[in-house]
Amino acid sequence: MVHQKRIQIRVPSSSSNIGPGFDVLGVTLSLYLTLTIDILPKHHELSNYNKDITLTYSGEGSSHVPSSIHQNLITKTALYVLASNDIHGFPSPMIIHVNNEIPFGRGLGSSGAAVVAGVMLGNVAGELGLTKDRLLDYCLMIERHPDNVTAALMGGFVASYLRELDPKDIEAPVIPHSETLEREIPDNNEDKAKDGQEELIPIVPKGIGHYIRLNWAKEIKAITIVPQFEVATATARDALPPTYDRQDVVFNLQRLAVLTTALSQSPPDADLIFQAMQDKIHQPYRKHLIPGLSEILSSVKPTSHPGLLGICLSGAGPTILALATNHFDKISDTITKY
Ligand SMILES: Nc1ncnc2c1ncn2[C@@H]1O[C@H](COP(=O)(O)OP(=O)(O)O)[C@@H](O)[C@H]1O
Ligand SMILES: N[C@@H](CCOP(=O)(O)O)C(=O)O
Repeated sequence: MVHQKRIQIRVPSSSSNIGPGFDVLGVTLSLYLTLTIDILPKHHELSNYNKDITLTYSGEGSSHVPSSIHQNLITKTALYVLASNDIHGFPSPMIIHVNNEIPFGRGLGSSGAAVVAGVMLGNVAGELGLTKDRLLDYCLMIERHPDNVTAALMGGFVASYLRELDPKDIEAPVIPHSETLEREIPDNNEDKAKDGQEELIPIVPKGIGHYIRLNWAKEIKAITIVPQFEVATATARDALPPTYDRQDVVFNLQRLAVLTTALSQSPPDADLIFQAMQDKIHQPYRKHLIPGLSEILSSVKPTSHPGLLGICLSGAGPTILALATNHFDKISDTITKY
């Protein structure tokens, strides 16, 4: 009898920022990235597979996602976690099947979910036994804004920050930053190490990420209106200014503090939430990337759309997130028409 170990990893999509909470707030949504991993016994006859590591895809992105384990964001993240723990490759033979429901480049945390799935894959493949907090450290070495990875890893509605790091810990070229996707993790790091010319993998600092789970009132549902075009998060981050006026920062801080509690209260107060979801830190600078965004944000309101609580860009866009208690179809129909 052939023994094999099958492991499943399921990671949710997320909507980050939620108005004023740029790089702070994230909430999980019900689209999932699922990995099914079969670690086969060494003697198993690989008649159907021509490589020791097989990576297959179905769902979103399957036609164009990189199939090389050194280029694919999930597997190169896992290889980074393994290499950081002195394990230079996956146990083989191994089959990794990815089923992805999260559309790419829409502001629904596809890359955050891929990073979380990759870190979890590295953890199980290397039998590392890392705690969730330690998994978060690895995620944050790769995706430096904590909002979507923390929500995807911890689940629910989450506020997070990361502690300031020494540049030497975060600038090593071997770290597979999710927003510079072209880099590969060298697979021969061990040989290079013997020759004394390796890219050294810095020890991942402990306790990078800090988070708190927030309450979310049961009446509040999330509607996402997902355009058919992509906006890469890297492009949307490049559109942001390097510095801000104090009044804009204060505008967001005031609303963020109110919003985290306003979203926990039953029944939700539409007027309070709508005002508290206004933002001056990221949406104004991303409007040119998302046709119709300005009009949607200025004209779809609780007064014109009963049931609506608030509206904002989901993550870096272009998806629009509307929070509402009822009349979901009417609200989404209006936004779709812009
Ligand atoms: N399931 C996945 N498998 C491999 N790569 C992925 C996956 N999901 C996302 N990515 C990578 O992340 C990119 C999208 O990341 P990003 O621009 O941050 O958008 P998003 O808002 O969807 O996170 C994709 O183009 C792809 O390169
Ligand atoms: N805070 C980040 C969130 C990016 O989320 P994504 O879902 O678009 O990857 C940002 O706004 O840049």
